[in-house]
Amino acid sequence: MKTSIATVTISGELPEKLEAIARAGFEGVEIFENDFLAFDGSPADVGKMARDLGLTITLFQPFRDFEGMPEALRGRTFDRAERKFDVMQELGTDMVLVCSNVSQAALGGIDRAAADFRELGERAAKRGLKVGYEALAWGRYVNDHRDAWEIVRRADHANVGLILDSFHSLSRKIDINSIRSIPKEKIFIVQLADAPLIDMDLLYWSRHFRNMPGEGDLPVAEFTEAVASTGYDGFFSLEIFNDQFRGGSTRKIAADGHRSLIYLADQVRRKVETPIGIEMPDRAAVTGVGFIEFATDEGGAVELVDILRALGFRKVAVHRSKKVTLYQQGDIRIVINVDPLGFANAAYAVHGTFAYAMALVVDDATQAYARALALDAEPFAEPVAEGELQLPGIREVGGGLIYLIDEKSPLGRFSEIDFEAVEQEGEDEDAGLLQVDHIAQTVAYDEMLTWLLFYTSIFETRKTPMVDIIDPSGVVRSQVIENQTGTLRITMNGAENRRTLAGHFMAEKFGAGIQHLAFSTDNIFLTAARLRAKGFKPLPISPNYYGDVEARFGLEPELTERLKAENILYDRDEQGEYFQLYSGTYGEGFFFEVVERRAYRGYGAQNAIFRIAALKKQMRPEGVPKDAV
Ligand SMILES: O=C(O)c1ccc(O)c(O)c1
Ligand SMILES: [Mg+2]
Repeated sequence: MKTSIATVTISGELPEKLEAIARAGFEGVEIFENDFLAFDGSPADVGKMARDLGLTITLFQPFRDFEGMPEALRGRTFDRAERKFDVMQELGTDMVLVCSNVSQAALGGIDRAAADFRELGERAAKRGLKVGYEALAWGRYVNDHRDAWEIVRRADHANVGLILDSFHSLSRKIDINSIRSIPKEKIFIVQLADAPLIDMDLLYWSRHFRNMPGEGDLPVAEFTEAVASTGYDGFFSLEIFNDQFRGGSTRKIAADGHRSLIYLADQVRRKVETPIGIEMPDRAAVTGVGFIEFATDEGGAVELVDILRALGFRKVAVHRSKKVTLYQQGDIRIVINVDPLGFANAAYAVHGTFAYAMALVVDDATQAYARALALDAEPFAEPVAEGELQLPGIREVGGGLIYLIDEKSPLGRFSEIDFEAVEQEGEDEDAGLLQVDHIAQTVAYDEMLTWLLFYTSIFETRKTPMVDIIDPSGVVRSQVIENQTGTLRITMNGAENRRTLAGHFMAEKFGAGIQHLAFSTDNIFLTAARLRAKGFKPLPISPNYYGDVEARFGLEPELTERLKAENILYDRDEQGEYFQLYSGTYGEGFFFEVVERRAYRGYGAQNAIFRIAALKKQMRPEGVPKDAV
């Protein structure tokens, strides 16, 4: 797939935008007129800048309100076009995007529009230029690519072609199969954008809420497949108008755009004959969480180990060459890294005690790693001692690490190969914790789409709809990324303001990261009793909560009493029941959760407001817990 992106998609000034676009790996760029007008250099300067970065200027846009103007205005419209042609020639691009007329003055009429385009095509041809016509979803007469195509067909000029834009076609639910019969040489360029399904005015939706393919809810892959079925092999160009992207990190948004196109091409590649996209392994199937690793120092480790022991974990092994210890319970492995050398220590120096890495168990680690790299993930590796394993690793969006391990290679035996088992210190019962149920990551609200694209493009996962969670100091947006089998569940909480629990965590930790870990049990009451015996202090839940829960779900009073006695939260969905028990906060707001699912599929979003209120009550203004676990 030949990749391009419109300058309007990202923030910054033109030189910064072009640099980020080239760095992200795009081959082409659409120059948006406003970006050029706001820039002090000449069109030739812009052209040179782009070429020096190895970028082709795929087109110049937009040229508005052209076709079907009444006679009195028609001449001036062509004069305007000639002026644009001058700029284009200086820029060094051969295509202009003409979007369908929205002017009150415009006359309808398909033959008149075709005649205008034929003349424009003649003028363009004299200068070696081309004209592409795009139907805006809110065009006055032309708002459907099928009508735009008919006009282009009747204009019947080699220098006049069609521009398709997935947003305009998909937002109006136009049958995309209509694209399949358009001759490929008449499709001059294809613009791509996705968007979340929101019921609102088309123009407002388009100008503020578009996002990268795969980040929204529109069938962009089906659209692209229809385009590819024509044999089209030109540029696919992202054109995303999004308020968040306009204010976001220039480089990160450009990188997301490139990743989104690679992922899209990979989805389409499998369904069409024309080669599109690069060969890469399938999305990686995750079968479990191999371990979660904390970076800390000796002092921090003492506190962390106290909590782990109160949760029923045991020290099972020590690393052969590093100051790293492995704790385990059931199938849950927690690694504590206090090694003074290496990435963990650097992460600790910035973030404090921090769950900075995790290992995901995949079907095939080599393939998963290859896919991640094909999708622009940044590889991570540190030197290892002889005989020890080099776990394939990638950096995640916040800078933390994801290791990829599997059962089919020695990687799955990391805890024997890299670690030495320790003598068990007595026969203490564990607390019945079985598995990592979910990993809750706190991220900046405006980076949620970046995380979403990262996980869903590399791993076989899906997203669930975003929900709003009310914090006493603001709103936190929550979205789940999970797989079908429930062996990978990540909840992402996006904080907009630093006074929320999530926002405080982000601010104090200097960035995104894992804020809580939820472990599963198959008997929450037994686990609660064992935890109590180990000195674990649950997060106290307001007694008022239990009256409401009893009434809402029609619970037996005895059950309500048991829940209340153990500070267990309750929820129910169509499938089943959910029980949640929380620890207090640790450090800047990190905590643990224990859950029992009885066929329940959700995450207790209804309870989050009470849990957040209770956690915040525990934290002193400066964020230190009053009562550590
Ligand atoms: O919102 C607009 O006006 C606009 C302009 C040019 C485009 O290519 C487009 O898709 C939308
Ligand atoms: Mg467009």
